[in-house]
Amino acid sequence: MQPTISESLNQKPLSEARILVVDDDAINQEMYRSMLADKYKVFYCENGQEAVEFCARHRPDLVIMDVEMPEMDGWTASKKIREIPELNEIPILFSTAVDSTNAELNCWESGGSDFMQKPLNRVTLVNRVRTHLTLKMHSDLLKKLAFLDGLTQQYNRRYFEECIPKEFALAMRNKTALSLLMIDIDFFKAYNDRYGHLKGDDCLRLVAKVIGKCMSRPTDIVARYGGEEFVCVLPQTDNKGAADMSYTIREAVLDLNILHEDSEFGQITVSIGMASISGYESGYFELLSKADAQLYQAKDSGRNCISGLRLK
Ligand SMILES: Nc1nc2c(ncn2[C@@H]2O[C@H](COP(=O)(O)OP(=O)(O)OP(=O)(O)O)[C@@H](O)[C@H]2O)c(=O)[nH]1
Repeated sequence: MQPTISESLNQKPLSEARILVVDDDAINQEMYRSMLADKYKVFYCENGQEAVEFCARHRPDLVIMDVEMPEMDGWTASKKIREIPELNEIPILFSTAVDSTNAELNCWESGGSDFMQKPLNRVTLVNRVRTHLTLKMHSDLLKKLAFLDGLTQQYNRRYFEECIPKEFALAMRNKTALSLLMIDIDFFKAYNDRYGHLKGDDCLRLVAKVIGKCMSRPTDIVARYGGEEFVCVLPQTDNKGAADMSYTIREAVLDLNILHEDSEFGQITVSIGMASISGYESGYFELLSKADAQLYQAKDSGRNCISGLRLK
């Protein structure tokens, strides 16, 4: 059977959607659990500050937000989430017992996507959640289609260029780690020359797919940067984490066992250059050029290897 568009783009099914419930009341949390946990992956935070941090780190598909909470209320949290461009498209569904026109207005003005009055009606909650998640999944899919590389079905360079400045700004603002991997297939010209461009295209597809499979976090991104070169954006990943990812990718490509008789390794391999934010970069382009320089280093060191691990 032919895979659907969603399947071929590795779009996750609705049951894999991740919902963040922000509510300090244990009874309310239990109520959400009973209504939603059998259908989706549900996570909980008890105040606005925790919610902003959770969103920056895990990018849920929907936030259900209470208003009155200790430390930071839901309106403030919603505004903070909306200030971060990467989190702009997460729907925020307010759910509050505060019953006034002003309170309702605040929910909309702070960036809420929808509003529900407590006590909640089970049927309404379940249907509203499903509607918002379906819309979110569709918009993710459309975005993926617009930013997709036709050959490999991974993101294209335009997508990378859209996302890297935002990820860099987010990492600088939150003082979190960020790493880039530049991955290049070794002796690929010789592969095309010996086996032909169609086989070359097949090889690119297989390598792209296996790199995509190695990306374990929802925030990780792989894009085709050009010809036989890929770039991975790894938010909240330090240099050591980037090295782990690089070794996993290198091994996974070796495990493909694609015969390449004109390579000294006898099979398709990749070289990887890594760069991680050190705090001194003035812009994402510095990180990119460091990763690129490390890729050259890996090529110079004999290929089928990784360069860019910092010693401390
Ligand atoms: N089949 C196929 N080949 C491509 C595609 N895009 C780029 N290439 C080829 O990839 C090859 C890249 O060659 P080079 O840049 O010399 O790199 P290389 O042969 O891998 O050498 P090293 O990177 O130094 O190991 C060129 O022959 C391109 O034509 C594509 O979409 N399909």
